[in-house]
Amino acid sequence: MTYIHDTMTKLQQSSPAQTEFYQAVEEVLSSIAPILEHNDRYHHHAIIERMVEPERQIMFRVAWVDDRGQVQVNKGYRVEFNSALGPYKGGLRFHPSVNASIIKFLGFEQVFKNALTGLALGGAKGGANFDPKGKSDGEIMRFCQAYMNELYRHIGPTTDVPAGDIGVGSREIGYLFGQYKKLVNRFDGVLTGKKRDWGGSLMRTEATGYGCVYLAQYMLEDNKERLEGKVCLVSGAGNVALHAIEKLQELGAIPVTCSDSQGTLYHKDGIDLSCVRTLKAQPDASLADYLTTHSNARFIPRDEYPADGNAVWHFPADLAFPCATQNELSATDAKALINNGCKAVIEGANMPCTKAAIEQLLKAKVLYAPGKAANAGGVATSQLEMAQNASMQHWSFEEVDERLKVIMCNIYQSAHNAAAEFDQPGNLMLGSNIAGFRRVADAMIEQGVV
Ligand SMILES: NC(=O)C1=CN([C@@H]2O[C@H](COP(=O)(O)OP(=O)(O)OC[C@H]3O[C@@H](n4cnc5c(N)ncnc54)[C@H](O)[C@@H]3O)[C@@H](O)[C@H]2O)C=CC1
Ligand SMILES: O=C(O)CCC(=O)C(=O)O
Repeated sequence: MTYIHDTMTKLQQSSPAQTEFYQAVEEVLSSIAPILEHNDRYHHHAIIERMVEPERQIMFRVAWVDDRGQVQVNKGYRVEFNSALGPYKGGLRFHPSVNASIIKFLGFEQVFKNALTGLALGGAKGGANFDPKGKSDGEIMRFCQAYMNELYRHIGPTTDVPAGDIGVGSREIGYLFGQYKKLVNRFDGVLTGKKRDWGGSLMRTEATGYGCVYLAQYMLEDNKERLEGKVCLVSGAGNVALHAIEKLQELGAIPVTCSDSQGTLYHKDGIDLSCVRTLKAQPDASLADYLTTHSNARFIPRDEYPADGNAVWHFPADLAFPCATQNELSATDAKALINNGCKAVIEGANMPCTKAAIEQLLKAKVLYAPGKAANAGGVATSQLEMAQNASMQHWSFEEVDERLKVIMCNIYQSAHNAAAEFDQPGNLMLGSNIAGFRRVADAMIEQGVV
């Protein structure tokens, strides 16, 4: 274990104050300890030292003009982490909290997630500390164009293929794509999450939330449980959360919560998804407005959350789906879930559980599916979009959905089998990290010191 300590110490010196990044690295290093012990060639080839250092990090100024004519400046990022398995691939996040640590943790996670899909994808992540909230459509467009004015020179259909993440949906992908096309004068499959008529794949929008529920289904079946009738807590009210709720309802489960940065909505009878969608589509509406049409629901504002906790995890339920953001489920929340009889936590978001929360869940034998496995349906469907772009084809919704189910099943099996191989049956965190790591590490060795 000294190599974990040594690696973390070196990382803290070379990349100071990147707490989320350290958290992601430490989790992977702890999980892969069993293979490092028996495999000297990973040490010989300095695989860990190379893996924790991105191949390339791009940081740039994004200057744009707001509706009042005022020039605004944001910080843009693209971290191209690892290309051992294929072109860099991963989303862009536009959120005021974005910084180098967050983009690096997301990029690092993406490397192993993409490897776990079994597809030919490297790992990257990008974004900006831009807050889309309250911005007009014109401001969003000008920001996206300014961001692409720098990014375009680093990306390409076989080099680096960005997509969406928090704050970046199909509208933003449209503005980014339009500017890319203008700058390079080519219609390339350079971004995924595009609209269907100009190169998008059916199902990409739904894929992360649906994929997460498919993985939950495989995990429950493997443990002699069923999704049908299960009461589910879901956090978030964005792309991943709402599509997870949609699929859960379709498969007979009962999602009873959703949340956003203002607070948590709890409806014991089951969330009325079309009402939530209508509210989220109105810039001035709040999830609290749900109560005007559903008087037996409850809204817990953020300032009434438990200390060190998130109200969304404090209701009785069988399953929990954190689908909002990193570190949104603490040890306090994990204890509440355990005390309320929760049987499984399936991560739709990236790194939503803190390290202490995961320890609590594993100790209490709660089934735990890490984001690397559970939310990989999004990036996997992005690869299906790339395949359609490259072959100039359009597949039907059903065809993409069938492929997604197969990919999610394979991801579950790879993580499950690796966990069993290393005598930790059912530990999908360990299994996902080991299965992802092995593919990347072996490819790096085969490709020499680069
Ligand atoms: N969109 C995709 O295909 C994929 C997304 N993810 C992850 O899923 C999570 C959600 O992403 P999307 O749904 O795409 O984004 P989104 O922008 O559509 O929605 C984000 C949701 O999280 C909530 N949120 C953000 N910060 C919050 C905070 N501090 N407290 C409470 N709620 C907060 C927002 O209110 C919103 O409801 C992120 O962790 C993202 O990295 C992972 C894989 C793929
Ligand atoms: O679709 C993609 O390329 C990226 C999805 C993503 O950002 C993620 O998996 O976290």
